[in-house]
Amino acid sequence: MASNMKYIPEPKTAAIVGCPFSGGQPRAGVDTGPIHLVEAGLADQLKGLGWKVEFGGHHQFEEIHVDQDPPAGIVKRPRLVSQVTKEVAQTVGAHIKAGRLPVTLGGDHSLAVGTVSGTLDVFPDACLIWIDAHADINTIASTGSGNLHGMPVSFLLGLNTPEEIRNLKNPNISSENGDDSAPFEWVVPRLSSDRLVYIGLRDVDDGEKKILKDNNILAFSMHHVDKWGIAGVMERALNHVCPNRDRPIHLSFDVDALDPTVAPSTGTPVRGGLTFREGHYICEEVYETGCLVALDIMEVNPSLEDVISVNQTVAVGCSLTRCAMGETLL
Ligand SMILES: NC(=[NH2+])NCCC[C@H](N)C(=O)O
Ligand SMILES: [Mn+2]
Ligand SMILES: [Mn+2]
Repeated sequence: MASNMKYIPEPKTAAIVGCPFSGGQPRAGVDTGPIHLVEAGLADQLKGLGWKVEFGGHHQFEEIHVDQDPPAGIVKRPRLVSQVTKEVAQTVGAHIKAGRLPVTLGGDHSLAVGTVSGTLDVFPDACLIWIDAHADINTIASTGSGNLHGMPVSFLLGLNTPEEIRNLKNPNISSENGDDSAPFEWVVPRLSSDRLVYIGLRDVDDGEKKILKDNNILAFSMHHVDKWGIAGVMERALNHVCPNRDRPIHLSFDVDALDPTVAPSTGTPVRGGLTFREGHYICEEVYETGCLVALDIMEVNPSLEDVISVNQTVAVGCSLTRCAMGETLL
């Protein structure tokens, strides 16, 4: 076993990157997701699987007052989300370089601009497996909500023009230290569309459907999970992005991919999602490749629904993480 765990650090070492951040969407509470996941004992659970776990407390992101961060057209909080994700990219990249597997706990899914950028800084050939009810690939031009948690993939792929990005900067607001850059100008769009695969989609905007088609991006909706089963979907997904099982894998898991009966406490639930076992199977299969280099668990919102639902959602966030990091049933 150990020998085919190509990218798993030896000794197995992980770093929990707690990101209490909600600026990529409108609902309060998702910023407390990481706090609940850690309080549920995630670090000890991973230690129980033989991992050394580093956790130095949750990220403290510097606030930008809303007055200093007005919408750019329809796009909301561009400065804040850019600044936070830039910081996260540096943190995630540094952990990977130091031989640790970063487990980033969200927070909303805009954070993935940072986590995936951090991974690609170190492993430019990495592939991205995105588990979600949503494609989160809206561009500056296509977004209907202006919420950046629905847009991270467009920045990673470079689907926004330099001019569109430039226009995210508010000319009336001078950035600190003479920094003239526009929000997200720091992102190097290193992801290529053939190294990205989606699983679990069922709420994709019309503009996003066109983007997926135009860029030839492989996506498995819940229809495909029904048709081929989760094992058939995972095999096809891995064969596409990691055909020889030798490319680094970044797994970004939005808990709203799961059915709302399985993970109720999340900001944009959509019925008809993955079952408990389907979600965990995905994580187990990724671990088995030995190629996992970074993991995101996103969109746990402990302020939504009742206590039982919150505990259930937090517990699922922990068990998905464990399965992605080697827990098996036998
Ligand atoms: N990470 C998420 N939960 N994203 C939901 C995105 C919903 C919608 N497509 C939007 O762009 O606003
Ligand atoms: Mn989602
Ligand atoms: Mn998402």
